Amino acid sequence: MVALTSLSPHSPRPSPSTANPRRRPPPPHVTAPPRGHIRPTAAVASATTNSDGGTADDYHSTIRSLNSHGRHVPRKSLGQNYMLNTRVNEELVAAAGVEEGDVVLEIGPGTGSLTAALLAAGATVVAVEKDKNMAALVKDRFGSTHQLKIIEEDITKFHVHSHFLPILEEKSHHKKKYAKVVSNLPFNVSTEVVKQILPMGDVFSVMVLMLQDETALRLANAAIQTPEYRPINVFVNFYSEPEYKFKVERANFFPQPKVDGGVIRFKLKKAGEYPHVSSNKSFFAMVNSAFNGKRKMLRKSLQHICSSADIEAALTNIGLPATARPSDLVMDDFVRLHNHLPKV
Ligand SMILES: C[S@@+](CC[C@H](N)C(=O)[O-])C[C@H]1O[C@@H](n2cnc3c(N)ncnc32)[C@H](O)[C@@H]1O
Repeated sequence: MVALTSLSPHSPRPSPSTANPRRRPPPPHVTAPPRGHIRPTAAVASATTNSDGGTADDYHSTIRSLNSHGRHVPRKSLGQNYMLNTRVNEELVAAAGVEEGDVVLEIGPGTGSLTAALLAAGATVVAVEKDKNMAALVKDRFGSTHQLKIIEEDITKFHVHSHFLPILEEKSHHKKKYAKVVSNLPFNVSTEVVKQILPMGDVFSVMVLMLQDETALRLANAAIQTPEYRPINVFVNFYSEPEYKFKVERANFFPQPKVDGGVIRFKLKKAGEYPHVSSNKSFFAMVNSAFNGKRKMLRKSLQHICSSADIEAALTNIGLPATARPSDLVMDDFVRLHNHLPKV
């Protein structure tokens, strides 16, 4: 784990010639990030550069843009904690390996700070934003550029195949190309988004998310035989290779949340790389049933699928004790168990 102390938002005090005495100073935990990191493309240059020639995603510019067109008080219910540190956004873009010509799905562009970094890297961005005020704000910020499409929609209701695929196909000139997902995600939809996107290895190659640090660590690193180990870990490892990237201190967000952020990268598997099971549906039904009685032995919790004797035999066949519990099994063990049970 790399603590992003180097990405904490520390910057030199403004020189007297550039300091504006009427500006409210940032609170002690939120100082502006070092300037001059983003090299925007022409299309976004005016939108990402403030009047001092610095990058436009610090405390002041975030407040200014939230105040523009009437005050948009950050909504807790939508997880509206905006990123103040351009360098963190650049690290997210780098973690996804975004380069010129990529097509990126961004979930929740908010004030457009991560959007700016993605556009600066040369990506075409499809940004899905639920809050109509923020969708309008980000449209205003970037104006009309072919590099950006903003869709006002709830990501959990967003139909990737009908709304996103046509754009991907057009941008990749109808050749097979995989898109990427990069998002500072509203924390309350993180599990749903992971479940929605990871099985889409035919569309996306990589997904980089800023989550609650604890969630990012749990999804990437939960070890068997710990309370953190859940069915979602089996799901994540079935469809992807997860990697915890770095921690982002809470002081980098406005308003400051009660927890730190953590960045996770999922390399999505293609369908041919999924572990072989007769049916994904029955496999995950078995995993979920197994964890319903987390402390129960599998020979008891899976009895609705087949007899205890069959379960014991299958466990023994795959080299596990007949008394195994769900938290003893890594993803591959569940696959082998599923393939050895007679009636699955
Ligand atoms: C944590 S903020 C991140 C904003 C911006 N990307 C940034 O880094 O500052 C989350 C954003 O997601 C939006 N959002 C919340 N729930 C959403 C949903 N279900 N679908 C799409 N966007 C959503 C919020 O309105 C907000 O703009």
